[in-house]
Amino acid sequence: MSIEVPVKATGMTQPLDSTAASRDVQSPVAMQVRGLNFYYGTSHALHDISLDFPERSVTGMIGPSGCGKSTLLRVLNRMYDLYPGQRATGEVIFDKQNILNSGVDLNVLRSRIGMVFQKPTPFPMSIYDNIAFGIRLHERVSRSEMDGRVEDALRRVALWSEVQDRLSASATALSGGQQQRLCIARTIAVRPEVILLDEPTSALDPVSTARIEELLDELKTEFTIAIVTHNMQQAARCADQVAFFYMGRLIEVDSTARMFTTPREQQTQDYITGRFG
Ligand SMILES: Nc1ncnc2c1ncn2[C@@H]1O[C@H](COP(=O)(O)OP(=O)(O)OP(=O)(O)O)[C@@H](O)[C@H]1O
Repeated sequence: MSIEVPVKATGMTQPLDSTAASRDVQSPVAMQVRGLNFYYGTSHALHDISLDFPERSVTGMIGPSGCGKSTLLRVLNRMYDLYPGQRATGEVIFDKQNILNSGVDLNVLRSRIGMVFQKPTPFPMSIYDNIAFGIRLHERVSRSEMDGRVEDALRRVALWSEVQDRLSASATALSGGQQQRLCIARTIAVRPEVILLDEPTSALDPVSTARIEELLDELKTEFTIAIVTHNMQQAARCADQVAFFYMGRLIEVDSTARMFTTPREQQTQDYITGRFG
């Protein structure tokens, strides 16, 4: 069976060996989810999820609406803690610690595991302060060092040349694509190890989407990235491994090339060939 989704060039040139051993991901793991269950009050939204996020690579999370992709992402930096009645059991191991344990410093955790949301959410302040704000929360830096950090973050997201002459202008005046790149710059400015992206391009035009996708390819040389996407082509273009979820369960995870050419599960095949979802 072959599925018409253009996978990353690197994937397609690999021989597709379908033995179980060959499916093992070789890179070191930045984050390990083990036996994770999640509840919205009494509603059981995630069932016994176990998933590794290899270091410095992109994990794409796909599946039909309501399957639990965003819920899992929000567990990975304890975002759900902001809402009463939501709870997780199991383990999310990051830097040898289960981050679900009480006693974890959530401000530090969220600086190490940053998050970018579906809609660009710049703070209602200047472009400069959008970047500086997070840095100031965690570090004391001199003005000149801050200037350097702001410039560096904006350069990393290819925004510097577009905004260097108007750093004190309001961030809300930027275009949607620029705002999303600013939000990514804000996230990386505090030097996280992991970046979580929840459908980061769904509100953007194709040109802005392409720029963000190019950016992910560069960012993964330094950061571990998890991206939720509805767009199969995007998963195929950006991800190194893809995890398919259905009704709160992880059905299958594998390298992007194999997920889109030789998935093991019928449900995965049905989803990626557009039979449902
Ligand atoms: N705040 C909430 N309270 C109760 N149930 C919720 C809440 N948020 C999500 N759910 C439920 O949890 C399940 C998983 O939702 P989630 O948003 O994680 O799915 P998703 O795969 O990200 O969907 P989509 O692709 O539409 O964003 C769904 O059944 C949803 O209705």
